[in-house]
Amino acid sequence: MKQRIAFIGGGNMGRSLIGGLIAKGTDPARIVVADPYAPTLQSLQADYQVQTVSNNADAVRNADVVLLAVKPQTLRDVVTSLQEQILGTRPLLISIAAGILAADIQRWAGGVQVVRCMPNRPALQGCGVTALYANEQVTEANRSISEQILGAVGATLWVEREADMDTVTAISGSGPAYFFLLIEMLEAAGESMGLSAAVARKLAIETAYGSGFMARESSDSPATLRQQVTSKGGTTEAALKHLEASNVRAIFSQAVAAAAQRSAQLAKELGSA
Ligand SMILES: NC(=O)C1=CN([C@@H]2O[C@H](COP(=O)(O)OP(=O)(O)OC[C@H]3O[C@@H](n4cnc5c(N)ncnc54)[C@H](OP(=O)(O)O)[C@@H]3O)[C@@H](O)[C@H]2O)C=CC1
Ligand SMILES: O=C(O)[C@@H]1CCC=N1
Repeated sequence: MKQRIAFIGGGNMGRSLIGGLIAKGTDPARIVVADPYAPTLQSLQADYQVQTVSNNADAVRNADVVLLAVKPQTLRDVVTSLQEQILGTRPLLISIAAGILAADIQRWAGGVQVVRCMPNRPALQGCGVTALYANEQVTEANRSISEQILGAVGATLWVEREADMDTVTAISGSGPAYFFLLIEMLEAAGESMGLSAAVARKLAIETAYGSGFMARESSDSPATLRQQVTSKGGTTEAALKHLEASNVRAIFSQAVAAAAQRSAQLAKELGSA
């Protein structure tokens, strides 16, 4: 990748993308990070040898791509304050902020091209997934650059309707937290039944890893894979009967809908939607 990328915000997700890009061979000299918190910058510099600056405009100055990795609540102020700089060099803007519409970011920036996307934290290990959205003003070249950057840290796909980004955010953006919760709950259950915390955690994590890996590699559907674990009259059936009777599918579906609604609400609260 030959583009120079400026990250605005070096928090959880900025770090995940930077770490993933460096691990996949991006030259650290091509990455500059701006963040107001000096210890964040120091640790990014120590871990990944990227350039760091405390001033956003300094990061944008020589960048081909500006990757906006601040909270949705901060995005408007950040982009507006960079407008002059952005209009000077017209970099491609890539936003990972939940909820905020591409058109709002484009307007705050003074009209440059904006690709909106939703990556997730496993990007740090190179096994993220990112959905991208671009309106018709974004050139093929800029679509391709965005896909290359996010594609370096996991799978990518494009969505045609921006409204789908709310659902994407609820499924894969927030999704790692659901799986971590499941790991936590399995660990707690094992511990409450007498396993040591270390053993319970190892069993839960390796099971999550193996199941995800198997679901990814197998040509069978997740439902078929589940059925293959579930012996008639056996242990898994006992557990699944309990979960189904507790309405776990409806609960999960409502939880994901709540995340999608929050994404749409962020657009209304913080933008023009
Ligand atoms: N966390 C996740 O799994 C995912 C997050 N996202 C999106 O990524 C974005 C960032 O989220 P996340 O990394 O979790 O949040 P964090 O709070 O961890 O990171 C945001 C970073 O931006 C810094 N910051 C605050 N104000 C400014 C500013 N004016 N200029 C530059 N940097 C600033 C923050 O510093 P300080 O802490 O000192 O305020 C912080 O280091 C959000 O928009 C979120 O919706 C998308 C996909 C997944
Ligand atoms: O919770 C959030 O709002 C962000 C977006 C997706 C994951 N984390």
